[in-house]
Amino acid sequence: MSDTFHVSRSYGFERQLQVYMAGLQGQRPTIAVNPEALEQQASAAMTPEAQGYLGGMGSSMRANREAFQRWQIVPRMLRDVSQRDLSVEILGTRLPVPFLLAPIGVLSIIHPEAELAVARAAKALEIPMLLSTASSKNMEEVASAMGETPHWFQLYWSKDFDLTASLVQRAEQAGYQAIVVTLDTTLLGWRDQDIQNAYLPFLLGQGLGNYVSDPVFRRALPDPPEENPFAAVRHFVNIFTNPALTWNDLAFLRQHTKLPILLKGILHPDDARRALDSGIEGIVVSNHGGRQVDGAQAALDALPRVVDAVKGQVPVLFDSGIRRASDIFKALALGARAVLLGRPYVWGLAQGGEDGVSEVLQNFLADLDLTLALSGHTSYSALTRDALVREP
Ligand SMILES: Cc1cc2nc3c(=O)[nH]c(=O)nc-3n(C[C@H](O)[C@H](O)[C@H](O)COP(=O)(O)O)c2cc1C
Ligand SMILES: CCCCC(=O)C(=O)O
Repeated sequence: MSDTFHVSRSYGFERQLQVYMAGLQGQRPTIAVNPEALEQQASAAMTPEAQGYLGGMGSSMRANREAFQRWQIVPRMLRDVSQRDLSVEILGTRLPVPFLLAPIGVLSIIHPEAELAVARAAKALEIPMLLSTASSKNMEEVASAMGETPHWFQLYWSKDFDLTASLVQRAEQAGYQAIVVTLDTTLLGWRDQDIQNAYLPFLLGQGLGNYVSDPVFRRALPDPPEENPFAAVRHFVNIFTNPALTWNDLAFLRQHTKLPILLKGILHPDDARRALDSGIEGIVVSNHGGRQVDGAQAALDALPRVVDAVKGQVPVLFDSGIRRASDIFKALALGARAVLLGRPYVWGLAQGGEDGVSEVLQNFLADLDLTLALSGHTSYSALTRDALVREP
């Protein structure tokens, strides 16, 4: 697939040329290139409530970023980097780039086209997407917008097991290629900003796209959600998470889908070993972007121990704190097979819908290509820890 892939082997250079040539006509990128500037610009385009919801626990988010600063890339010279490959192999398929878009729910609070705008931008660039259960648009619409580009489904395991089964079966039927169960959000964390703003988007009916379109969910309601949205919201709040889950429940999921199952939100190596014992196909090391446990370990600090525990038996993915290409490089060099890109694409969505997401993603691709080449490597799948040094 990498031979025909849209991102050519000189993508970084082409993108630079495109931008500099437009500059000769007096045009400059309207969406900020630098991640801190991008976040600031996006915040100004959001309601204070949406801005608060996109935030997290200051300490855990800071820890995620600081962990990246402790690792540095040591570039290597004179190694013919003219042919470069951004693709990675995972679960028997090749992803054209070493990242997927992270599952981020309720995007209608950011932009009316929500996950559909994201999917269209992703598909045009052949960037895989991992759709949230709590998406505002329903999974069938998003799957058809993604077409042949890889798309996976993130599962919030409901208290209603029939609903859980229905969600995964719909995902399988709609063509999603993997199920990623999020383990770290069986309750919502104590989120200062949302509490202060007294704001939970679900109570306003946002982020229920996959629920109101589900036959099992609808059957449990006294009236159809179109007639009585309040009853739908109330039922959702009662059933959408399940703090009673244990490792034994994973067998239920296996009975209801043929798709590979990955577990998202693992930080402890013993949990990684437990996951292997339960026969799952992959792990996502993540602290949910510092949104769940204040003071949680930085996800990047957890990554090497989990990779060592897993010993290559299943792919380990990573998210939490990725802001630019060098962060992806570091996570892959530390043993992640691929990563999930989170908030940065939402900052693009806030400013320009599909075009805004596309701008951010094109900048990522260019930066990824140039970072690989200039560090003296030709393939993201071949990076190892000796591409890095750790700050003493
Ligand atoms: C607004 C928002 C909503 C999110 N919703 C979900 C979700 O529905 N399901 C899920 O598994 N993770 C969700 N996440 C977590 C992301 O998948 C990912 O783990 C996190 O954004 C990574 O951190 P980063 O954005 O700082 O890189 C959400 C994150 C944000 C910021
Ligand atoms: C049930 C939680 C939905 C969104 C989410 O995961 C988050 O806000 O972090």
